[in-house]
Amino acid sequence: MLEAVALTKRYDDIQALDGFTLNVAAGEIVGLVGHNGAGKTTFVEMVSGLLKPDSGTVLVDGRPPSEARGIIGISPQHIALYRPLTVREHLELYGSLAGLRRAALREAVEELAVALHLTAFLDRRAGFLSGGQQRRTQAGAALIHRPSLLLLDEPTAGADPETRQALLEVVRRRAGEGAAVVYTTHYLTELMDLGATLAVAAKGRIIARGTSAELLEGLPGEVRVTAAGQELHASTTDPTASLLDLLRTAPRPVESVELRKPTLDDLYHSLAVTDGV
Ligand SMILES: Nc1ncnc2c1ncn2[C@@H]1O[C@H](COP(=O)(O)OP(=O)(O)OP(=O)(O)O)[C@@H](O)[C@H]1O
Repeated sequence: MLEAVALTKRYDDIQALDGFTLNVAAGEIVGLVGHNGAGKTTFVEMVSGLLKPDSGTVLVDGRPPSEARGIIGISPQHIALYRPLTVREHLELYGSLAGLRRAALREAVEELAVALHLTAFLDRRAGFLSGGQQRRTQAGAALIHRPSLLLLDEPTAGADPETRQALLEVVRRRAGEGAAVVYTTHYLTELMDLGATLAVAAKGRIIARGTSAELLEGLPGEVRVTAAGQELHASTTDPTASLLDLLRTAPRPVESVELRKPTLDDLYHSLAVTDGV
């Protein structure tokens, strides 16, 4: 559904994208992760047709983004709502821009309002919504026309658990119905909840692609033992052996034991080291 090959983009002395290649199949959720400034938003804007690459190609369902607008839904990183318009008016506006009319539009608004827990706020102006309600409205505007390609750029930034769960549930359902999803986030747990595959961006390109299990496999976790007021810890790929080692040498009494599995931070760190960041 999405084929992006060797994209480059330069802003004066900053190489924002530097050979960025990423394909996403129909029904697949790709979690696009990476440090601040890695090029994620630049990529998302390019796929949505807001930004032209210096070189490289983007095809959405075989067409350039400018010819595929009707099948793309985008929820930008920064909230972009019209303060005087109500939630309903936003959903109707984006739905009608995408060609939905009368009964189909009404049904789509009602269905999304329920899914995104917005029913009680449908007639409230965007300027009077809380941050989480604004996030859900913005996601609703991206989803209203059932796009085949969903671009969600940090859709849960600053969102409470209820907003997060509602959004994740809708995204999962849409992918189940065949939508290709690019989901940018700094929260690995959301991507695990979504069953997403990961694409790790650094310095304007994708440097690793796979399931979180594949990418985290072999990375060291951490074992921590607190004993007689002292803290001992070891970085390890074999937590059981390291724990036994620490317990053998630890003073008594042992007060607590903690095992930490490798996280997205460890992954960033290992990839950054490999990549020379
Ligand atoms: N309009 C612009 N003018 C100049 N530089 C820009 C512009 N937009 C982005 N950049 C630069 O391009 C690089 C990539 O930025 P981008 O916003 O794509 O990163 P990101 O991975 O989305 O980061 P974050 O996680 O912080 O959202 C950064 O160094 C950024 O400063």
